Amino acid sequence: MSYKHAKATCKVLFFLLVVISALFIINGFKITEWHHVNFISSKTERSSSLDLLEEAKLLPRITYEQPQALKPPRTDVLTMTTWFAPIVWDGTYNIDVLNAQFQQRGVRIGLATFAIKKYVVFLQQFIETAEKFFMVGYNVNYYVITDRVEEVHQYNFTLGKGRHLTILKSPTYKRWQDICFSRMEIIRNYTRELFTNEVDYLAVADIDMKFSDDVGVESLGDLFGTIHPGYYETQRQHFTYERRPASKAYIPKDEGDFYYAAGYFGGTTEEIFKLTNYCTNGIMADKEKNIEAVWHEESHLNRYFLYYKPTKLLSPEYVWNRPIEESRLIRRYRFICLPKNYQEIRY
Ligand SMILES: CC(=O)N[C@H]1[C@@H](OP(=O)(O)OP(=O)(O)OC[C@H]2O[C@@H](n3ccc(=O)[nH]c3=O)[C@H](O)[C@@H]2O)O[C@H](CO)[C@H](O)[C@@H]1O
Ligand SMILES: [Mn+2]
Repeated sequence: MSYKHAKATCKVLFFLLVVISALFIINGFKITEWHHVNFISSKTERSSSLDLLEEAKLLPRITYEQPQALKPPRTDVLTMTTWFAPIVWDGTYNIDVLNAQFQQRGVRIGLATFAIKKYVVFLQQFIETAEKFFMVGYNVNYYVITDRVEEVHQYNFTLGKGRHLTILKSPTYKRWQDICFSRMEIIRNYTRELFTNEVDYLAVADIDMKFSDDVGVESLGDLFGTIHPGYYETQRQHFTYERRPASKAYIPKDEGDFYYAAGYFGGTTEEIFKLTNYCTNGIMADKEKNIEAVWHEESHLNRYFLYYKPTKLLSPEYVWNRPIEESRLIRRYRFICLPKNYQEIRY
């Protein structure tokens, strides 16, 4: 082989080597990349199909009307506050969708009420109607706080599956006003000692009421309050807030969103602790100065909700105390105040 020949062959061989190496590098990367992708996709495919199977067992398929971005379901009432808390009215939510969400979480719900002195007479109807309408299908703990423990033990309640009733002792009080005020402190203490361990959400309700339509998980939220049935059309300066600056419940005339009813409010146990602790401190500070807020613990509750806004509001469907024919906006009467003879029952 001539020198010239050998040089040419070397050049060709070198060229081939470069091409083969280049191909190898490119391909090599491709192969590793492909392996990589394939590995991930087969793993996620496997786990996601397992998840889907698991989910399918838990979640029955539900079909429902598609929400329309340009068609609000209700235009006759306010359904959202300026701080983006929904206001619950009939027709604004789909209970099947909500139930599917809440049932997955296995929530436990507490309902606390006070039956002090003569108010024990309301207990039977309160529990019986709650069994029909309050959080049906969920784990519910009723907490009856009473000074008449023995008497309440005599009652015989038939409770549904997953529903329990606990009787808790309270002191007795001379004045009915002191009963209203002390509800905040008692709820605070039991929240810390008991409710936090037993339930996720706690609702606090008046007992001189009856449930007459569904109160379900649509009403639950981190912190919820009810718009008082007497004031949903009222200008803020006419709300019956506490107006004396010396009181811890004071709200000036140019402030306030809504007037909230103390007859039904609630939230997570953490939020309820904060709320009741704030109100208790306000009530105690007022007591030192010999001041009683005009609507007792309700005034302090309103002050709290002004500065620590609720994350969900309930329409007056959730506390109704007026003649039923009075409002065309109210389509459902879920929790109704019973008529009572104040003179007779409070003493
Ligand atoms: C529907 C609603 O928002 N009601 C509020 C309203 O009046 P109400 O006239 O509805 O107050 P009320 O007499 O029902 O008292 C509030 C609750 O305290 C308990 N209790 C009261 C007295 C008594 O002797 N024994 C007893 O157990 C009982 O659970 C009762 O439901 O204003 C009260 C304060 O003035 C409370 O803020 C109530 O929550
Ligand atoms: Mn009441």
